[in-house]
Amino acid sequence: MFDSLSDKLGTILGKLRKSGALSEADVTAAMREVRVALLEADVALPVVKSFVDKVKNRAIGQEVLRSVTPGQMVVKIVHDQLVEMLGGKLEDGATPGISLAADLPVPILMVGLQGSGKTTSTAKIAKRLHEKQRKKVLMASLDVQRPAAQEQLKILGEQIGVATLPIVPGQMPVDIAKRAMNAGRLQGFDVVILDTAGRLHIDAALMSEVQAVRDAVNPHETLLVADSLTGQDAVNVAKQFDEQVGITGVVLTRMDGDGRGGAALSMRAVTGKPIKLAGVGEKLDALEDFHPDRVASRILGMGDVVGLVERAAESIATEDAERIAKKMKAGSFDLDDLRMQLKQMTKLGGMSGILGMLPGMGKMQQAMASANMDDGVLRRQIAIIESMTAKERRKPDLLNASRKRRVAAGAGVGVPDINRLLKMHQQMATMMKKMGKGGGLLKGLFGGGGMPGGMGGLGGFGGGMGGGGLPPGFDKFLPKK
Ligand SMILES: Nc1nc2c(ncn2[C@@H]2O[C@H](COP(=O)(O)OP(=O)(O)OP(=O)(O)O)[C@@H](O)[C@H]2O)c(=O)[nH]1
Repeated sequence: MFDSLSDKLGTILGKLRKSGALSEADVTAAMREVRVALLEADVALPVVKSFVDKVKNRAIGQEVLRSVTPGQMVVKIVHDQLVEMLGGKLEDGATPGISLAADLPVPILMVGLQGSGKTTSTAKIAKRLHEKQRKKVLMASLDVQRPAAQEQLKILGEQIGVATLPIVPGQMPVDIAKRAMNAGRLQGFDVVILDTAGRLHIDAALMSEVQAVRDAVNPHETLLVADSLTGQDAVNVAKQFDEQVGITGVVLTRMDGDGRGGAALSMRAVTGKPIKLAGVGEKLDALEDFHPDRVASRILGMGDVVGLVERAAESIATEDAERIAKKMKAGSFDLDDLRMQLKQMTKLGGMSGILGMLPGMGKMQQAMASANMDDGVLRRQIAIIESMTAKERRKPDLLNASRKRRVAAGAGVGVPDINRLLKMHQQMATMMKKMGKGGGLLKGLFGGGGMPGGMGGLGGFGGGMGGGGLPPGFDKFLPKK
């Protein structure tokens, strides 16, 4: 899914990130390339235009120019705009997929062209409602065009243990639909899924048949099933069905084979209707909820910058940040403070967690792995500090040779590890004192106090890492070879 687009965006945004500062011309040039990449992925032209304009407008302006790492901001803006294009962030508590918030039995109408995967998707949805949500589901095929269609659904029903409406030869679609709803009511079903007949093309007969069924059962969800491999055709089909029947959402099938992703990327913007589910294979459990934000992260494939920002915002308490800021100004940054900061780093997923989420940090991660710098190092540093007395943590000078040996034994490390930690602490304390007045890297990194959403801080971190290795002081985390 989205393979080539993902590669191209990776290269384009990778170049942006490398330059220390970004000018308007840099952003414009990059956006020209993004535009080509999206068009090549078969995204509809108006959607591409609007995407590029929105990114440019947001990227060129104070938001980026003031940021420590403009490239990273651009990645975030592109990501957010991709989420928007794919359907927007779900509201808190909202779940993607099908809504069942209606009187029982809830009627769901499946519509679409022949061969789009309608019958398979009907069975996939039924299976999921039955198995995961413990719903009593009845499926009915309204397809009287293709002789084997009703039989096909019956066989699928038997495979997944879901009831199908008994076949009455010669009955017309609207009557089958009414019979299904009656059976649903009388037999206590929670959901009735109606699988309509497909046609090769949209025609008046198809539309009026679907409209008649719609009027007879008043479906809670009308899901258009569309084949993502047909690209913009899938989007046009969705548009027409929406105009003529009114759809509540789209099930996009064959996403497993769609390397370009144009249908998925244009669907929401062109039709205004959400992609609710994605078919990702022929098997009856190959159905996924469509999360715009997850899909956007997958497309960018450069690590979850947004996730990093969100997790940072969650795990770093503002009071701690303010307390640290005060201590920095006073120059009294002790080992307890260091321990707190190390802990915050482990909460963020440790060094490798942070690096893994920062785009372009793969190489740094490899370097650290080869230098034995893993998350365990952070934990060992914490263990060392925790083996000291409270007094020693406040005044590390109290640690004489014999105390160092005991602390080392307590933490399961060697005395050289203790010395390295103390040296690092000393250097950090000195550095913080210098930076204390104006804030700066570490204040931003750990606190984010005063910086919106911690963005400036993390940007600072990314910048430090990207531009010439670890931020000052952090190289001391690395064990000597
Ligand atoms: N790879 C893949 N194949 C799929 C997916 N969804 C459906 N198919 C396959 O597509 C073919 C057609 O699916 P059907 O469900 O029969 O299509 P339909 O829209 O019901 O067709 P009609 O009943 O003729 O209107 C079948 O071979 C399915 O296994 C999917 O998400 N991925």
